[in-house]
Amino acid sequence: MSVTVRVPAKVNVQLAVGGVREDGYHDLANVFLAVGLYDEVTVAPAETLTVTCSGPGADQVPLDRTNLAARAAELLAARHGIDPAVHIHIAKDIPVAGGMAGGSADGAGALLACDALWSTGASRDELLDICAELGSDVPFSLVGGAALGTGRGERLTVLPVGGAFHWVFAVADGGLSTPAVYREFDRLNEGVDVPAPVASPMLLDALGTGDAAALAGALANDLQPAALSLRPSLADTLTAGTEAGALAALVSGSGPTTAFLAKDSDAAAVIAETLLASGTCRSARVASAPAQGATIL
Ligand SMILES: C[C@](O)(CO)[C@H](O)COP(=O)(O)OP(=O)(O)OC[C@H]1O[C@@H](n2ccc(N)nc2=O)[C@H](O)[C@@H]1O
Ligand SMILES: Nc1ncnc2c1ncn2[C@@H]1O[C@H](COP(=O)(O)OP(=O)(O)OP(=O)(O)O)[C@@H](O)[C@H]1O
Repeated sequence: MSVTVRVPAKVNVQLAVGGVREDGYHDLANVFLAVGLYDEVTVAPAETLTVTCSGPGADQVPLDRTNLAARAAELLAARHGIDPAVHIHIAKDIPVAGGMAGGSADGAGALLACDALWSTGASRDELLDICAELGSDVPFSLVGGAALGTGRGERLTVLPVGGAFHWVFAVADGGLSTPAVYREFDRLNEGVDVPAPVASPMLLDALGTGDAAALAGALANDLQPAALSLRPSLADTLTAGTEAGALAALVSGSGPTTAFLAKDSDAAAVIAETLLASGTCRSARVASAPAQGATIL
């Protein structure tokens, strides 16, 4: 018997970052949108807890107990007095260390899959609590769709989305470390009085009406200057996508993946092709949004 869960990647359509808190995290107004690029997590009973991974970038994914999928299984098992003896296989399609919450997706996926395998009867709130313990982005991977994340991004309010949005994601060579990007944000803002983060009403309205042009005008990522500072070549990718007709271009979360909003699926295909030909990225992926959260297949 095995259980497979499909989990989407995310793009942050607004990432407003406040000052650093006493616990080292930053207060956020984080508007998440789930996009149709997916990892699949399969769990099956085994002698001990083991993890395997296949797909692009699989060699960069840890297979020990630091893997978020393994941690999810252990946390759920500990709460319910279960032996976490499962084999977890991750079929990766979300860029690794790309700012698209790939590890978070695997954590949420393994949690939902183990919950089903073990029939724990855990409530949705308990699963969301475990997600928040695993990482700031993990609750959103479970929920999907669109949501505003406050606190360190883990406290979610579901947002209405009025239509489909077409995106292109340019995958960069090599990853960026999320803590390093937040540290660079702090360095760039040294001596600045960083305002409290607030969600943009215009952006929420654009999501709610499904208006791509309006959304393009409201996209904002406060981590973008930090990601560009650590990886200046990303500016060339942003320019290439904009010249190819994207309505807007931005760094996805902590990067280095860059995201391009297209007016429709045909425009997205042209942007992807042009980006790839530009030589400014390793690959270019088309995906539409919103995508469903973690789902048992
Ligand atoms: C950049 C984003 O992906 C945008 O959604 C997230 O804010 C990062 O979420 P995540 O990868 O789940 O991050 P976590 O595993 O919770 O934290 C990793 C590290 O990122 C930094 N971090 C994360 C979230 C936050 N609100 N403030 C932070 O400063 C901290 O250095 C933390 O030690
Ligand atoms: N299941 C997992 N898949 C990928 N990376 C993982 C996983 N579990 C732990 N990691 C570790 O997390 C690091 C970040 O990988 P991940 O793909 O989650 O980055 P990310 O997409 O930039 O995350 P985020 O957008 O949430 O900041 C990796 O370098 C790896 O060491």
